Amino acid sequence: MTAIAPSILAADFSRLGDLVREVDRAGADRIHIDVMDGHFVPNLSMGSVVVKGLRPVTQKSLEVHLMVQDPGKFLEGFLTAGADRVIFHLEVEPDPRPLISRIHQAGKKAGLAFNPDKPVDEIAPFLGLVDLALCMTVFPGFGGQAFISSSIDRVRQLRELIKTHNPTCDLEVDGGIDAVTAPGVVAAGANVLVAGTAIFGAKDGPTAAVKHLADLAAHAAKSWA
Ligand SMILES: O=C(CO)[C@H](O)[C@H](O)COP(=O)(O)O
Repeated sequence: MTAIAPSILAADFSRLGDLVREVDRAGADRIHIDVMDGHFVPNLSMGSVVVKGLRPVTQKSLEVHLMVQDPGKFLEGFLTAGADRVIFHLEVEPDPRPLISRIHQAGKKAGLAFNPDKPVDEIAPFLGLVDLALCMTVFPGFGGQAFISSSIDRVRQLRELIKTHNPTCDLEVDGGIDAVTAPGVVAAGANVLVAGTAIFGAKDGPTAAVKHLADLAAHAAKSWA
């Protein structure tokens, strides 16, 4: 089954709790929380207070995507606030093993992300250690960007690596995922879809958008399962 992970970066923050309850009820598997530091990416977003505020709002897992230069510095704060899964970038931690251990020692799940210009096979040595590999399908920093079409081949390549090194590892994609791009990435092997604009900016509202993405993904998954 493909998991849908609404990215709250695109949500109306004046109604954040209600919107998270809505996507939870609509069937979202997890809530994706984008943390930006203005260094690793040219933008600022939110910190652990948002995780703390959302923790009582949903039982679904809270997934923190650290787009920051020094993830180790902020890790404890997010874990204490209630994060269930913490994802950080291979670009800033070329040896990610110590951070992965710290996350696992806290009883939480660890994810490793990489940008569209990083050779996919560089993640291979660490796939056996993580619960999730995040293939960025835009350069991180801003929501609402166009999906980079060459990502399809990268997802396919990552799926092959995951089959070899750790078949239970999630393959997540993030950036420009919508009703048009979702079927292609799922057919290529993605099983977790992060979507911000396509869900919180949807004309028909987040509930319809979550259900539509889930239906499209379920259909596309049949082509590779
Ligand atoms: O990581 C991100 C930006 O760096 C966002 O999660 C991602 O871009 C999702 O937003 P959208 O679905 O609007 O593209």
